[in-house]
Amino acid sequence: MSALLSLRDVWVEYGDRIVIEKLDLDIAAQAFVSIVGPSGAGKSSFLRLILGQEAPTRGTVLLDGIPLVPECGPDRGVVFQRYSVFPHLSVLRNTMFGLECPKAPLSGRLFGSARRAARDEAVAMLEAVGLGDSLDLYPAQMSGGMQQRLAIAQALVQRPRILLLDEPFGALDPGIRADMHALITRLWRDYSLTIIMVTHDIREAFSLGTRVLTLDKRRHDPHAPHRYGATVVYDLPLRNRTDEADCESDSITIDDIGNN
Ligand SMILES: Nc1ncnc2c1ncn2[C@@H]1O[C@H](COP(=O)(O)OP(=O)(O)OP(=O)(O)O)[C@@H](O)[C@H]1O
Repeated sequence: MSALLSLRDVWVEYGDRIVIEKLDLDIAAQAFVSIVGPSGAGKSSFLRLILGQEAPTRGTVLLDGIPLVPECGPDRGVVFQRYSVFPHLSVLRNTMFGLECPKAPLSGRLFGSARRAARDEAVAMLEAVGLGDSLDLYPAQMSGGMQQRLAIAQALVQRPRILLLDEPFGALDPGIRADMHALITRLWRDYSLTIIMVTHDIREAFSLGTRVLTLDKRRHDPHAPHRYGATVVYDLPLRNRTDEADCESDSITIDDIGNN
């Protein structure tokens, strides 16, 4: 299967601080890639590269074989751990905003049939994430789990091909997290998404991902901690969820890892 995303010899540097070095990676369409690694390894920087918020200082990021433009596009959506919804807008308006803004960049509002179509799309997406009964609520009236459902609806209503998740469930209680895991798995399948998720929770990484990548430094210089950057040090394809995703002949399961 050809890669949806390819990174070729990608480096991210801030002055003389090397954060990511020599990253070569292919990600297949409809993969669910979990990214783990120590704090400060460059996981969020990696997501910003894919999102187009940041350009690599060296190397190339390709989407469908074409160099990625250094700006956010509708083909990529993102959900952060917190603060990605607008507090002054209702659930429905938060979700419609993602549709209205690109079409009416000055006013942020559509009118007539275009507005009705945007409303219908937003309502359908809110029903898909389980917020069909909460259209008129404001974020302050909602639990953390509901706010993350809204953030997911906001990202998905623009029908991105790639959904980037940066610790999306990190602030949620365990029971709510389990509900969100079921939700994101269903949405991944229903919308044929390619998901790239950063998480500190190893169990979450393995239970959701079709592939787990560990970002870390291969080399350390104790006298110059920023001299070397992180790269992919482990790349584990998982067999347990690959029916719908990127099958790899040499894939392994969590059980395989436990036995090694
Ligand atoms: N704009 C910037 N200027 C300088 N350094 C930066 C900038 N953005 C990130 N960094 C540095 O890059 C390194 C990687 O940061 P990043 O947030 O990507 O790591 P992370 O793996 O996501 O960390 P965490 O798990 O703690 O969220 C950190 O040392 C950070 O201080």
